Amino acid sequence: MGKLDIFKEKETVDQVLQQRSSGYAVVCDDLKKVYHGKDGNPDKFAVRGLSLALPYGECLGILGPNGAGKSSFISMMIGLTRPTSGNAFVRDFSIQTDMEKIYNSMGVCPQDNMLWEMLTGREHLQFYGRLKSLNGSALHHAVEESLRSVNLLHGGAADKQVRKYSGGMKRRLSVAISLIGDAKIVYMDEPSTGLDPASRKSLWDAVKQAKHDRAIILTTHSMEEAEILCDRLCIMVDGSLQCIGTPKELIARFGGYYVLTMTTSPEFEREVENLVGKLSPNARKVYHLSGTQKYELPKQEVRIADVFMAVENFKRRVEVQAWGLADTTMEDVFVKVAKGAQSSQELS
Ligand SMILES: Nc1ncnc2c1ncn2[C@@H]1O[C@H](COP(=O)(O)OP(=O)(O)OP(=O)(O)O)[C@@H](O)[C@H]1O
Repeated sequence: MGKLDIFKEKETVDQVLQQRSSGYAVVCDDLKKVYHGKDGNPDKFAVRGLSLALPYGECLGILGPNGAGKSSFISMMIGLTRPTSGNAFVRDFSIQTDMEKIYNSMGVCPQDNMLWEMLTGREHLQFYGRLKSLNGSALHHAVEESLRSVNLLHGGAADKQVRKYSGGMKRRLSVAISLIGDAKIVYMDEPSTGLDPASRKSLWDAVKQAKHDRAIILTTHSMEEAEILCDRLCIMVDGSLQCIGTPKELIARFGGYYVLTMTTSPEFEREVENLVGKLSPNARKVYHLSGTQKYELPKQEVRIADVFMAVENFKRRVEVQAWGLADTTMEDVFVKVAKGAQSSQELS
């Protein structure tokens, strides 16, 4: 399924690697991670040859079902685990040999907050700011700016011990830590997990503002977050990249269909099937569940106006409790790519 964009990305990587100074923030070259099986268990191929090139100013989103290898990839990039083979270059420094030169320009927001319960938010940022060689007024300014950007200045939140923080406040502090000290490459593992809508929105604003002069790699299970924050997205399944491109490109490539959903009482399911069959001979039923059916209608087969007219006529004969016609969403693309990859793996 549409691996072409992956090959193009590999071509870019090969070209970039031929230059002494790539100008790219991150270049991954066939990066692999295998966890060796213990007690007779087979080896686990968590990342199977990942190649990509990430310029400054770009936020790349990595999507994938649970266990796809997203965290394993990030663990290698931040020096927590070593790649089994392949390499990656961060600002032209190799993660295999020059990790200590990378740490200074790197920020990380891990999946689980790594905070000290007894320190305040401000103390955390001061600590990490100093680690990034900030001091004096530069440190003071960076800490205040960080606290403001993630909304932790209100109501004395910055000076409360972290043990008194809500889950959302801890998450926002973790993101602020990842950005402090002008980190040029920032990794965020599911940054907005567990945040309420208002906190999520303010966190997204902070990330959007931060991405102008840095490269950000973030993993997420939220398609909304992916579309709002990321310039490009890739979908990873079972350790392999399945596709990479802007959200628009991915929707155009994998989403050449409208999604028709209709709810009637279950005895009319057949009638709905006939209606859809007449509208679009190559329509595909995605699911049906006690009277609710969902179909994909290839865009080249249908005109929206015809669908509306046909449904209006249909409603004269059959009671339709609800119906809708929608364009493909990123979520549809994700489900399609992930399912497609999983079933082709099962076949092979
Ligand atoms: N230390 C480890 N030892 C053995 N297997 C591991 C280890 N860490 C991860 N795995 C396995 O590698 C695969 C990829 O895991 P990983 O945590 O990278 O996926 P993920 O995409 O981040 O998942 P999630 O979305 O649930 O966080 C999984 O099958 C996982 O069980």
